[in-house]
Amino acid sequence: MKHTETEGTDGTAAMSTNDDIDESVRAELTRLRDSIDNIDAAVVHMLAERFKCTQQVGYLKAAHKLPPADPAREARQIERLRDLAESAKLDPAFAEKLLNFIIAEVIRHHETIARS
Ligand SMILES: O=C(O)C(=O)C[C@]1(C(=O)O)C=C[C@@H](O)C=C1
Repeated sequence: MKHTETEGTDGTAAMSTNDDIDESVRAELTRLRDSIDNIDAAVVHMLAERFKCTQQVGYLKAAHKLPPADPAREARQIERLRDLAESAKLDPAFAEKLLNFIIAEVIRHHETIARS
């Protein structure tokens, strides 16, 4: 792969601006960014589907006076996701943080439903 760094007048590496990138580098960057955009779209659609499911769980829990959070279930989900992350060569700590972030939002939604 070609470098986008050129040497400045003082001998230090000067970074190229976005406007003067080599054409082949530009094409490769565009190809990768197109894939990133597709993946981001898939993530958004998958999260939307997940929140549709958890909304139903929220109504079910509220109707049956069940607590919004289920720490035992969460522990099993985290263990499973960490294993999956490891197999997929994704940092398990990152996978755990992401799941906790999503679940915290779900619990907030459950609490809103329970109050309504
Ligand atoms: O499975 C549940 O009981 C849920 O409410 C869903 C969910 C989740 O988002 O996966 C959210 C909160 C619970 O603490 C555990 C899991």
